[in-house]
Amino acid sequence: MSSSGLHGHCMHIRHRLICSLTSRLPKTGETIHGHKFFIGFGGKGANQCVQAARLGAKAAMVCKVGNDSFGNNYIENLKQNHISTEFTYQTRDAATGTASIIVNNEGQNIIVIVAGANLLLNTEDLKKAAHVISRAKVMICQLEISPAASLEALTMARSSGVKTLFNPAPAIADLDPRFYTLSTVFCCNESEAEILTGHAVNDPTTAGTAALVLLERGCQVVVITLGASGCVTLSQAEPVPKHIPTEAVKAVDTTGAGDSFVGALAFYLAYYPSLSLEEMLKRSNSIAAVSVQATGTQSSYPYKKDLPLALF
Ligand SMILES: Nc1ncnc2c1ncn2[C@@H]1O[C@H](COP(=O)(O)OP(=O)(O)OP(=O)(O)O)[C@@H](O)[C@H]1O
Ligand SMILES: [K+]
Repeated sequence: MSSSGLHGHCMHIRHRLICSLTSRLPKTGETIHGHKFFIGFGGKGANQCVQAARLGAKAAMVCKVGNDSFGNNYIENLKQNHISTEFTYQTRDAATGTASIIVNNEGQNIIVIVAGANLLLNTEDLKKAAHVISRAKVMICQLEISPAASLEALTMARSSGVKTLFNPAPAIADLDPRFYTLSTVFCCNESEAEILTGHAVNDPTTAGTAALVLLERGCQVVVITLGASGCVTLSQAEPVPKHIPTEAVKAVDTTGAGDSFVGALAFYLAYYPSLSLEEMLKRSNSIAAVSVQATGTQSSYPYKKDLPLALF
């Protein structure tokens, strides 16, 4: 894991992040003054979609937000990134998913996540989006909506021959076994791999061991990201773990690196399907390495025009 405190947790939130910085955390019943307040965009699905779109992918976001100002801004942000919001539903039955966070000067935090509208994405919504899912080159799924909805979307995609990129985050220990068999590519970070396999993962060797356990559960390809050490991969075709290192960069804020990586990998799977898996992962490493050199999540994601031509 490459980040801690506020940043580590910001990645596990849904759609909007509401953050106050204070010198210390308040006690029960206490009111204190903070010195900074900001509202950010998330969660993982949107971040990954934004990264893929900035590389040039034609992308659509299938999700549900509230019929509130957070939901409206969320949709506006997707539009600004040239992402289709035709299937970004708004509901009156719940608020847009949020994470309210208080962080003190030591980086300690208190976080309340309200999944809200995320959990209302249902079968009917997916049916309406069926034609865009079945015509996609790649569909990415995470665990920020109900597992049943994710499984249904993955099943729809696979039955239409669409490649699936599944990011089991935030991780749950007793993941439904169908998530493995429905994943063309199963991509997680060290802590997620640890939760899913029960094996400690902290370097390429231990990642290789965990990746093999995940592969045996039925995915075609497993990728475990290792922060500054790049990633490890193996596949049914080549079941021997391969370490794909990345270039050393001066990291200023690793928040959102995992989502940048997943978004980039989806882009290569969709638009450069004839590249070797190793080459796709090398390039995804390079793009995520750009993201760690700037602060924030989506604000740190590079655009195609700012990247070396060799990546395209
Ligand atoms: N310090 C770093 N230097 C270069 N590349 C990095 C660094 N940290 C992360 N990366 C790139 O980002 C990818 C994903 O990082 P990581 O494994 O930390 O994901 P993560 O834990 O999901 O990240 P986060 O939760 O911070 O978004 C790595 O595989 C690597 O390509
Ligand atoms: K960043």
